[in-house]
Amino acid sequence: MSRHLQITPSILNADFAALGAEVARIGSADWVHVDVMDNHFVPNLTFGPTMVEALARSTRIPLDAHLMIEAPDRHAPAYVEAGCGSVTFHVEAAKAPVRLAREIRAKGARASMALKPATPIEPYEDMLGELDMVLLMTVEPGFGGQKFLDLVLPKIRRARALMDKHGVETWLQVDGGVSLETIERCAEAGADVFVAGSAVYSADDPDAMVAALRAKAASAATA
Ligand SMILES: O=C(CO)[C@@H](O)[C@H](O)COP(=O)(O)O
Ligand SMILES: [Fe+2]
Repeated sequence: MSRHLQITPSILNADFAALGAEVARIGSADWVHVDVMDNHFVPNLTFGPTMVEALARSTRIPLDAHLMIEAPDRHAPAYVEAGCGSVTFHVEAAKAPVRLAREIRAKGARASMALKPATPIEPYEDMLGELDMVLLMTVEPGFGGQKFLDLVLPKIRRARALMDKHGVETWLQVDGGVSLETIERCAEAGADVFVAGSAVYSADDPDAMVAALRAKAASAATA
């Protein structure tokens, strides 16, 4: 099955004092990945809906919010209202994931659910139809610049197989340590949406890196 591959740079390693300009450096990105951290679900703190709303106003690229927060049931809707086109909550934090996914969709965004590296996908097989995307973390959430965890590759394959079995259109995103070294492994395993933070923002030309990542993923997906 041919998949539409998308590159979503994370701004976590961009210059927070100049976010509008930083996003302008990745004009060919499909989405801008915004990592929201609350210092409770993960030991790091970034920004909230006010900042995200300002960023949404500054770019035509849609925002892909990744909420690493303790109470997504309460706070996720604010990120739809802030202008995000996709909102991802962590299943380890959500109290009622089906209700939350339905609420995000009803408010007009794509609903997505994230799993930490050690969280299995199988218990959520029956709710894949409620989700526009599943995010599989390929590092422990909290920080950019970590080493890709190869141990997640079998889960990417299993998630793709479940999606094919159920015939759902759910996208499969990988996040953490994705680079020119690792993106082919992810694409071969069945991922179709690739978050890359440090790989993009440590490059001299971030937009050229987006293109290079896209080309590598495409060649691996068709191999
Ligand atoms: O959600 C996270 C980290 O928790 C990610 O979005 C990373 O921030 C991506 O950065 P790299 O691992 O690509 O540097
Ligand atoms: Fe992320």
